[in-house]
Parts: sequence; structure tokens; C-alpha cells
Amino acid sequence: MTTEYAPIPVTVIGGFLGAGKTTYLNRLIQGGLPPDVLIIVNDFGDINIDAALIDYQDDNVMQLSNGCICCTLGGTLAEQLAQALRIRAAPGAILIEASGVADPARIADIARLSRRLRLAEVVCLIDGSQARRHATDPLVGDAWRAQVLAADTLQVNRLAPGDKRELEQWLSDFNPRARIECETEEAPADTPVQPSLSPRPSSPASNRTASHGHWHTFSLSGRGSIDKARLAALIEAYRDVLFRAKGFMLAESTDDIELLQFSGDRLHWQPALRAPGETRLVFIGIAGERFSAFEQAVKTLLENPSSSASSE
Ligand SMILES: Nc1nc2c(ncn2[C@@H]2O[C@H](COP(=O)(O)OP(=O)(O)OP(=O)(O)O)[C@@H](O)[C@H]2O)c(=O)[nH]1
Repeated sequence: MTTEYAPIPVTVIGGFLGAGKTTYLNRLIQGGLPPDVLIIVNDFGDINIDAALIDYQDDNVMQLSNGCICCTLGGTLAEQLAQALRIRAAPGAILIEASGVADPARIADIARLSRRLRLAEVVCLIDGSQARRHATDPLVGDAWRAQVLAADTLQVNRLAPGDKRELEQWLSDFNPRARIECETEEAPADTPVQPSLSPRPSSPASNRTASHGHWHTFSLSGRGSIDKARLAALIEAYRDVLFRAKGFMLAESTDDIELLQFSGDRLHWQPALRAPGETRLVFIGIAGERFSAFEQAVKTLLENPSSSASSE
């Protein structure tokens, strides 16, 4: 005799690097997520920073790091899901936070193809202050547009109030079937440690098309401290190829572990609440000589590091 289970609803949370996926997930949790939800977090880097930032019971947070679940880790996701459904009571729902370079449509397909799962929704987070730049950026435009097109809901944050109507119209021309939710704010809620960085310098003309295969990530970990001002200067200097930096670092100036966030045009540090006792930083950018030079320069900032890198 076979028992029929109701398929488990799966929500895919996608969006570009730093678009606000983890922040959105934490808001869902704070809003009262039932305790039987399984959260799967895919971080492109080999250290899963997002999982450490998600405020949910650890047993129900599954981490997939060092690659992207929409391609190299796709099989891993399917296997881990199948195993999770075998060894534990079936979750009431599954939330998948995709990596910032993933095509959420491919992850949604995994849910569509399983009899045990039902695709509930694909949500795409958008940093409203960066939307037009990302959409037209020759390096990342394809990835950004694929994410927007895959969405049932476009969840926009960091949008200047005066831009709301125009951006909504522009997004709905892009993806007419998506529901659009815009959150406007006069100024970013986060306090930048330093003034907003200057506009992103244009990249060298050659080899500007970054498909999924052109991302590179490296991480740094160790007990040494880092000089914030020198790191900020390097991030500023390599912003043409660096798209995301995040993680925990022991700051030389304060001797505290702080959370570093760099996305869009903003770099800032804030006190780290659930920090590991050492520096753990992840950097994601476009593979090539410039990103390698950035990697070498960053690595000289941390004493006695243990580091690793990978590309896709
Ligand atoms: N002002 C403001 N900042 C936000 C909002 N959502 C996210 N951020 C900031 O944007 C940065 C990245 O946010 P995350 O939630 O980590 O973004 P993410 O999409 O999970 O990042 P990746 O997983 O690395 O792609 C952090 O500094 C957040 O504080 C928002 O609604 N308003």
C-alpha cells in the first residue's frame, strides 16, 4: 500500500548578489515562520556566510556552499532534498535562498519535477538603487535579467520614493506576469562607515560578457586582524570587477569582530551578532587578471590566513 503525501510547497528566493535575500528571509522569520519550515541556503563562496546570518533554529537550516545550486550543485540539492525528506519528518514548507548568481528558474525546475514537492513561488529581490545599472551592465545584465524574468514576485528595496512609479512600470515591462512590491526609503537604513563610493568605473573593454561561467570567488579566514581603511581602499580600487564582499572580520582598529557588507555602491561594517571567533570573508567578482590582482592584494592584508578560491 502506498501513502499519498501532500506535496511540500517550495519557495525560491532569488536575486542578484547583495539584493537582500538574507534580509528578506530574516524578515519572514521575524514575522513568525512556522517551526517546521526547512530553509536551504546556497552561498556561492566556500564559506557559507548567509547561514550564519539567518536567525532560525540551526537544525532546520541546510547549507550548500562552494558553487551554485542552479548548475554545479543542482544534483546536490536534489539529493539533499530527497535525503532530508527520507530521514526527517516532512517539513511544512521549504524556502530556498539561491546564490546571487543563480538562475532561479533552474532551481524552480527541481521543485516542479519532484512528486513530493510543489513550486509555490519564485521571489526575486531587487536593490532598487542598482536595478537599472545591473540590467544594462555588460558583465552581469544577462544574469540579472534571467532572475527578474523567472520571478512571480519582484520584491524591490532601497528605492528612492521619487523613482517608484517609473521603476514599477519599467519592471512590469520586463516581466509583465510578476507581482511587484516596492519598499521605498529616503536613505539607506544602514549607516555607511564612509561616504557612498564613487560611481563604478567602467571595465576594460575586452571580455566584458560575464555568463554564469565567469564568476570567481575566494575567501579568507584566520585569526589575524585586518586594517579596515586599507581593505576599503582596495574594494574601491577594484569595484569594476568586485560585485560582492561579506563576512566577519577582526578589525585592527577596534579589535572586535565586525560584519562587513559590500554590495551595490555601499560598503559598511556593523557589529556582528553571531560571529565566529575569527575573520571569515568571502569575495565574489568577475574572473580575470584584475580580480586575481585584487585577490593577491587582499590576501596580504590578513596575517597568517588560510584561504581558498574557486571559479564557475
Ligand atoms: N537599506 C536597506 N538595505 C538592505 C535591505 N535589504 C538588504 N539590505 C542590505 O544589503 C546588503 C546585502 O543584504 P543581504 O540580505 O545579505 O543580501 P543577499 O541578497 O542575501 O546577498 P548574497 O547572498 O551575498 O547575494 C546588507 O548590507 C543589507 O543590510 C533593505 O531592504 N534596505
